[in-house]
Amino acid sequence: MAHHDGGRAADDASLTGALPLDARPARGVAAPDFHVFDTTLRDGAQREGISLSVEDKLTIARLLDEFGVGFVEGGWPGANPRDTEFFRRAAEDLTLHNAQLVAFGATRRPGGTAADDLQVQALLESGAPVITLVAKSHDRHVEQALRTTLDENLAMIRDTVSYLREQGRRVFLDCEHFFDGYRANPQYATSVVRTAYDAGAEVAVLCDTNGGMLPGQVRAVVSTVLADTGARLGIHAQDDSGCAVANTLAAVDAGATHVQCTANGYGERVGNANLFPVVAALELKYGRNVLPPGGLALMTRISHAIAETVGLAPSTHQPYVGVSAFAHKAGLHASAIKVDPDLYQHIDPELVGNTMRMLVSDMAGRATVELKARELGYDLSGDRDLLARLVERVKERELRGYTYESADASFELLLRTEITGDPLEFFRIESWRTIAESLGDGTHANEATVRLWAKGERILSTGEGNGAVNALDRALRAALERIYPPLAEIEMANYRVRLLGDSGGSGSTARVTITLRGGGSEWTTIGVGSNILAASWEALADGYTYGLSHLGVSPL
Ligand SMILES: CC(=O)SCCNC(=O)CCNC(=O)[C@H](O)C(C)(C)COP(=O)(O)OP(=O)(O)OC[C@H]1O[C@@H](n2cnc3c(N)ncnc32)[C@H](O)[C@@H]1OP(=O)(O)O
Ligand SMILES: CC(=O)C(=O)O
Repeated sequence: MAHHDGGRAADDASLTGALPLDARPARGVAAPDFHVFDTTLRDGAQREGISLSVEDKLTIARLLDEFGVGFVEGGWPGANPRDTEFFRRAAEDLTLHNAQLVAFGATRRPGGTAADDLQVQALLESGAPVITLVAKSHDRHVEQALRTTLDENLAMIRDTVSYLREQGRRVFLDCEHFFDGYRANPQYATSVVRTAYDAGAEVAVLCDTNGGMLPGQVRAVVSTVLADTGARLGIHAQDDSGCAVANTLAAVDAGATHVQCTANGYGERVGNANLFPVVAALELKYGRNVLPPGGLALMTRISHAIAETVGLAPSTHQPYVGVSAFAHKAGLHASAIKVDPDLYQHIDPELVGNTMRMLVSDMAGRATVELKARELGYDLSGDRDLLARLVERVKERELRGYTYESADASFELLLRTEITGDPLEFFRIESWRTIAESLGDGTHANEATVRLWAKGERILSTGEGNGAVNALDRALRAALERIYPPLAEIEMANYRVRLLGDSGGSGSTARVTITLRGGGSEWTTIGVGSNILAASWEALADGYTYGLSHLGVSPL
């Protein structure tokens, strides 16, 4: 793997002597390797709502390394105690097998020297073998934000890059606001790249810092700068125009060989180029081996694990890795997928560790139901009448408010009823009722009574709860647990209610979905009713029925 060779070369040299200047590819000659550079721990952490502990950062660094990126930018040592501590802990506890650890920081301050700049010293003290420096490349930013001259900015870049190189570090230069700067003053923006490259920076990374560029613009600028400087170029794209992934790939088309991305696209404002679609495109569509063997198949798990670590729910609709990325709802799609999944999928989901799913809804046809049944372990192929009946049942129930796409367990019960002609029954309900009482002191009491038949016995049970649904659940469980002891293993993982708004306001039809777990798995059921209690009862009854059958209990 090319970039891993580069990584090893630097590993050997690392703190004691990074790639010598003459070991870089000659100017104008295509670099032999390709860098996948991750900045989740630096730019990703700049997203509103993300606050990573040192432990979180170490966990994410290990996940990114397992995935196989070539570089993990860990943060800005010296900017805050947490990032400084991260690099200290990384030196002690972080063993990376594929990646090089990168420290991020700015060039020296105007008017000083790199050797005397505290912030530059903090970069060295981080111990990171690779350093990314951010530098201004837009003349207006130099004059207005940095409040210095254009020449002094070039001197800051030259001094800082060459000083860090002399200290044995590999150096990449992030040219901040490069594309806007290039539009305003192409000579100056290009001189930033030349200065950095001549001083020993390995890569000049062209940054679309404000994220407003479009792919055609990025492609044109990268091609021109590459031709004019012969420098090795990278791309860092923010996603403000929704084009960060496309802009990253456009830069690669134009000759960039270093891509800076973040896991799940986390980053400042709306985010950065998402690492996962960029890497998947490079591997699967460009045919470049940018990951170690096996890395791509870990992608879905790594994406979700990083989301969990940062405390955000994994995005269900994220390309390649979202749970909906290969979920098919339309009947016509399913009928073609039945013949060949490639007809409606751009890749085989298993290549990225994801799976195909069929969604049963009122947009389903016979093929959808047949494929869903197969997914659940039932072979209905050839039984056109049964499939047609099931489609009709689903459509009729969806019209009444049911939605089976996430309620696989209720769909399976419906399927079994259609196949056998009888519903699966562990109990038969005689009646249930709830009482909600306001106690006058601001507190409330909720009580439920359930009367049912199970194994020939009539059972009356009561339950109390913090709400009417909770009381009903407790009463039902109390009735069933004595007859079916394995039910004690089942617990509720999630309860969601939605009013469908059909009659406006609180009189609307209610839809309840319940997720239960037990015996090492989870299942979701649905109930629809004229009120929340009726809908909850149906979802609960389905949930315990499915659960008992899943735990191998025989009915009635
Ligand atoms: C485009 C990007 O996302 S780059 C990454 C940005 N990330 C961050 O800013 C997060 C971490 N930042 C921080 O913790 C703080 O801003 C620090 C520690 C870096 C600096 O804090 P402070 O010293 O209090 O300065 P402050 O944040 O107000 O301003 C930044 C200073 O850096 C200077 N600066 C900005 N870019 C550069 C550069 N490329 N090279 C040198 N100096 C720079 C600014 O001119 C300003 O200087 P001033 O103090 O003389 O006005
Ligand atoms: C460096 C960086 O994060 C940017 O220019 O957006």
